[in-house]
Amino acid sequence: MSRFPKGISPSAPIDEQPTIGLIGMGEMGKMYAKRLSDAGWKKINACDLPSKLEQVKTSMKDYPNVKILKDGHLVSRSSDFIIYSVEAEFIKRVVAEYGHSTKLGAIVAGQTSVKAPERAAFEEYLPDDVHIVSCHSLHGPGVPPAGQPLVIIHHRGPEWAVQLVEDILRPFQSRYVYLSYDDHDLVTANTQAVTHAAFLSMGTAWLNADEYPWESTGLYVSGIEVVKVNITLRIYSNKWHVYAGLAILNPSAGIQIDQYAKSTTELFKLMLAGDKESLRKRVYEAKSKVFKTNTQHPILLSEDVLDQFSLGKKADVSKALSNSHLSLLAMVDCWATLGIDPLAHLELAGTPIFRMWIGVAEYLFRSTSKLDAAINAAVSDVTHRAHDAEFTLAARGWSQCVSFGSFELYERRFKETAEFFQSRFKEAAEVGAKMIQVISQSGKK
Ligand SMILES: NC(=O)C1=CN([C@@H]2O[C@H](COP(=O)(O)OP(=O)(O)OC[C@H]3O[C@@H](n4cnc5c(N)ncnc54)[C@H](OP(=O)(O)O)[C@@H]3O)[C@@H](O)[C@H]2O)C=CC1
Ligand SMILES: O=C(O)C(=O)Cc1ccc(O)cc1
Repeated sequence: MSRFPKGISPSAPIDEQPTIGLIGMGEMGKMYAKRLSDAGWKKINACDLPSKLEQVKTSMKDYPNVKILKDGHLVSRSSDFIIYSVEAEFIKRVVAEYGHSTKLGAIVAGQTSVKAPERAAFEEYLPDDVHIVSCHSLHGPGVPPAGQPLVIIHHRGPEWAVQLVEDILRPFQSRYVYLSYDDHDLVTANTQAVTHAAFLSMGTAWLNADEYPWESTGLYVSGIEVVKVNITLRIYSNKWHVYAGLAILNPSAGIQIDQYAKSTTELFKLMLAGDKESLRKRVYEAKSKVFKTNTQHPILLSEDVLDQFSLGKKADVSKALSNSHLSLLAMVDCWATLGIDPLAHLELAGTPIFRMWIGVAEYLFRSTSKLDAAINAAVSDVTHRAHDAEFTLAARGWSQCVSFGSFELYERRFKETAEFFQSRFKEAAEVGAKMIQVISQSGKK
């Protein structure tokens, strides 16, 4: 039996409220602390590493409902619902350290983006008398959670524990998605792995070309290109370990990132050979598998939506460079080769970035004239060839890096590219936030 009534809300008297514990006060931990506190939950205990005690206290000084404690033992022993928001790479070590201090009968969750290591850590180190109901907000810390998917994983314990977690997180107004630990990793690999590989590769390609192509041409840059630029910058302005964790520690992700590199290389070879017929056949076969009919799903993005995010003057549209859109052709080819139906996951567990990217892919693939223009550009227009070569090399490089399983190598590659874009992050964050807002609404009934 729960000590807390079903449907409890922040308006309950303070001594009847559950105590919420947050271990890890980085981007996500802080976001949760601030939003739960703003919602009116009065008893929130939080910690980061003991060495950061004063720093975290200072950063949370305007949130009196949030008590910053020295370490995870103090948070665990005093909280009814505890969320670990630490690096996936470290979850085992952190739960091994604090898990045995968990209050008897408490509920434990993790925010990690890949759940296999979290599940193993919880099963190994949490006492049998605590419940496991995990969660995962499927969006970055800067995105308002209302309407976004929030995965709830009922792994161990009674039904009331799930109810209490739902009640505590209800002020976020997120959309609950109920998955098992295993299904979570499958679904998030399908939505995030290749998406991130595409943008990481674009960034690396631009770094190696030593160019910000959307600035250097001075020509009209279409909405598709602006989406590419802004999401790339958005990803590189986030923490590297978020992407490393979900790519390296989720086995399904590795398979997909590998196929993405293969698809890119194979399509690029057809481009080099000028083999338009084979390229067209392959692209259209992929289209027929991934975007099966015209009516099955609504078009997510329209010309009007994308035009809001174009750079340069619309009157100059004829001066826009044609583009093979190799990153998009390869993504759809990759999904088709692996038999993944990304649209099936979109409404269930699509992150804002995935929604934008698949929206752009759909925008290109559902229009025969646009798709044919991309195929023509791929074989006949060499303007973009150098970029496509860099992109192909970058996709292979990221796939190799993930297959080596080295966090150190991933961090170096990521940070080197992030550094190149540092001066553009602020502007991209502003445009990106607007894009997410507009595109989140687009195509929803
Ligand atoms: N950022 C995002 O877009 C999203 C992230 N996630 C997931 O949420 C988790 C947290 O990510 P995010 O907040 O972005 O990352 P951050 O790096 O910003 O935060 C993680 C925090 O945990 C701290 N930490 C590490 N070890 C301990 C410990 N023993 N005790 C207390 N604190 C500790 C880290 O300290 P230090 O830096 O010193 O190691 C850091 O401050 C990750 O698993 C990530 O995959 C989920 C959804 C979205
Ligand atoms: O939307 C995306 O794919 C992001 O890049 C933000 C993100 C990163 C990690 C998560 O676990 C959830 C969302």
